[in-house]
Amino acid sequence: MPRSTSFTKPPVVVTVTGAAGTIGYAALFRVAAGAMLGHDQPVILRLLELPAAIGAAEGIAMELDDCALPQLVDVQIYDDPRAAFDGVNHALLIGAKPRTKGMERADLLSANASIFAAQGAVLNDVAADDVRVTVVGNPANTNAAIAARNAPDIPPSRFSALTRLDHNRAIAQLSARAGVPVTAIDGVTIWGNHSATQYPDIFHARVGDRTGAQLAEDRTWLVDDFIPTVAQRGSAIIAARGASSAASAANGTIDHVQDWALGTPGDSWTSAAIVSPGVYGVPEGLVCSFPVRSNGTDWQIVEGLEINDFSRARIDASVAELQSEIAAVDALGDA
Ligand SMILES: NC(=O)c1ccc[n+]([C@@H]2O[C@H](COP(=O)([O-])OP(=O)(O)OC[C@H]3O[C@@H](n4cnc5c(N)ncnc54)[C@H](O)[C@@H]3O)[C@@H](O)[C@H]2O)c1
Ligand SMILES: O=C(O)C[C@H](O)C(=O)O
Repeated sequence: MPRSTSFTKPPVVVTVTGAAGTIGYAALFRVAAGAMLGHDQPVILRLLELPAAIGAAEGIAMELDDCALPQLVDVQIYDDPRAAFDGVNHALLIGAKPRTKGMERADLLSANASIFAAQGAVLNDVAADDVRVTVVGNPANTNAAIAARNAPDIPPSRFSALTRLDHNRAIAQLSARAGVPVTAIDGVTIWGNHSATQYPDIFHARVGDRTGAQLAEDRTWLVDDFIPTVAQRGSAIIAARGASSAASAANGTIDHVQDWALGTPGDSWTSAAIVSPGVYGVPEGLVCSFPVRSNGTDWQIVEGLEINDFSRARIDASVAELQSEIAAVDALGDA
């Protein structure tokens, strides 16, 4: 139900697809409470779901009401993407099938590609001029590429896919390894695909009073422990909880949009999958994870990082996988 409160800033429209799913449920309350766009930013939440999940979405809307959140202007529920995306400023594309044990994320391509093709086309028609799209549904990079290519009137730079969860996982692992707080770590990069081929690069990192390059001198730890732990964390979570990550994925989504919309602090950078302009040897048009900063409007790739042979081989392998996913989409024909 719309609130009668008067608000100091114009509200921002945030549409969450798959709103009644596990990530949606973990994200909505924090978005509504101001964790994503700021505690002074009024928000209209649009919940897009499949018809079968509209009842669940209505229950979530009741719970959102019951939080009496000061900046939540309204909660609106849709099963029609055209209505849900009309005038949207931030589209969080979460709704898609998750993988289960034994699957790779790319196995979801045929199930999920058509969702992102259709939603990209609708966003193209009805979204706000300043729309920013964050794709979470897997395989996230390629789904973002599909959405972008079905939205020819929206600049490709407005599409991104979530690798912030991987970035946060890398920081947590480094913190445990080096015995320093997460706040003492920066300069980490996730390169490539949100998949087992992703490359968490610590060669430019600061880890407390050490450098990532110093930690990387222990190649056994780097190759056999750190990189596979980060890259295969999603599988480890599925094996442990019987379902894919949800609260940490919601948290990564909120961190990603917060940095995009409010800017990355100081000189620090984060990781996001964005449409490649053809830098760092990544072919133009692929949605690839890079080191990025935001000025509050656009992502900018951190330029000039030296890429050593160890990193080059791993980035190239992940880029090759992204190319094969796009080839698979082309073969599907409907995306
Ligand atoms: N990029 C990442 O870091 C990351 C992390 C975790 C999960 N994921 C992915 O996010 C996706 C969602 O995961 P989940 O655990 O919330 O799944 P879930 O099955 O719990 O929820 C998905 C929801 O999406 C809805 N949905 C499906 N198709 C839709 C459509 N066309 N329009 C609107 N809603 C639709 C379903 O009804 C369901 O409620 C999965 O693809 C999962 O693999 C990505
Ligand atoms: O691994 C998955 O399938 C879910 C998600 O992408 C994750 O990284 O946890």
